[in-house]
Amino acid sequence: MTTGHVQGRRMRYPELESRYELHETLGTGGFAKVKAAVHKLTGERVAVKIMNKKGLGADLPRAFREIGCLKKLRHQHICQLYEVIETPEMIYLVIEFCPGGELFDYIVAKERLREKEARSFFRQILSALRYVHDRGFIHRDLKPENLLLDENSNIKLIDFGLVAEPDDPQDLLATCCGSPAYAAPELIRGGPYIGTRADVWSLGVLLYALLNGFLPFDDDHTPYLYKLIQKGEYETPEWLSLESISIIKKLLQTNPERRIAVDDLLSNKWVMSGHQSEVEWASRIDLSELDTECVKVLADYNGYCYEAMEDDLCKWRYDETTAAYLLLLQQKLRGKQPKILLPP
Ligand SMILES: O=C(Nc1ccc2c(c1)CCNCC2)c1ccc(Br)cc1
Repeated sequence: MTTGHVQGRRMRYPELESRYELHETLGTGGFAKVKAAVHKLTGERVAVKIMNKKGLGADLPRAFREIGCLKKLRHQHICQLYEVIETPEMIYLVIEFCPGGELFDYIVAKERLREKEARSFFRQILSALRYVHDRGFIHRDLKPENLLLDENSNIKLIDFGLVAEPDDPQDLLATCCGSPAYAAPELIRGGPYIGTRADVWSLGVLLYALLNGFLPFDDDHTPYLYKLIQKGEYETPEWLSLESISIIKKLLQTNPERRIAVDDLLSNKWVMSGHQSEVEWASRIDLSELDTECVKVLADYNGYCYEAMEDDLCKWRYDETTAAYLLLLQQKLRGKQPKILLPP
């Protein structure tokens, strides 16, 4: 158990603050608080999701589900997990920082997006979702609050706390969860539903929100909101193009059997408009090959021989060594010389 003080103040989260400098709170969710932080060893910015096990209560399995899922996902449009720190009382997830903030705030600031920009975001979200489904997961909580923007305004998907890991995504039978306004009618009805198709409905609500700046189905009285979703009727403002109306119709299809499938979305006419190729969903991040320069910097700092450092990193423990490696790699991918700031 490490105790100590930072700038004369007792550390609230000693196991975290020994290696990360905590900064502003970025968000507080139901059972977690997310703070901006700086990795002391590399100076790289991160986000830390701070969870108190007692506070999680019955939601504790959600936290472990999210960790298990994040460890299996490595994709250019999914927020990268760097490290998991667990103590008897707390769980800390150290995750990729997204300087652009939430897509939700971006839409609000712009009122609504032009078709071209909405399409660019939609293609990136589709890429992330198709990858998540390919890895055998269902997200189940797609909404602008769970889509962040990196320093190049690229999409990063977060919050896998509601993820489902069915054997076969096509036959997922699960209970309903997630945010009502984005929930598919079959999910609200309860009973069996196919997770991938419910995610497609949420994509439709998302695209509608991107193009209009408001939700297709919205009411403060949840039972009435559910009625609206079951009916599946929504406004089509005059600024929507015929092609936009057409794809929204395919996505917000109340009958999941008739709803467009993810694989048909990849080459859909609206999605392809102005683009030469289909949406590429394969991961562009190959972590199986370690970056020799970053391994060397880390080996030298730790006083390990190269091979011993490589062996340790290949275990992908998502401990402080994994975090140091991934953040050195991030420095390099951002065009900086990977280096460690602290004395060995
Ligand atoms: O970077 C994150 N969030 C974030 C939210 C808002 C803003 C930022 C980051 C950038 C800092 N200025 C305020 C805007 C972030 C990253 C991972 C996770 Br999980 C949760 C949140």
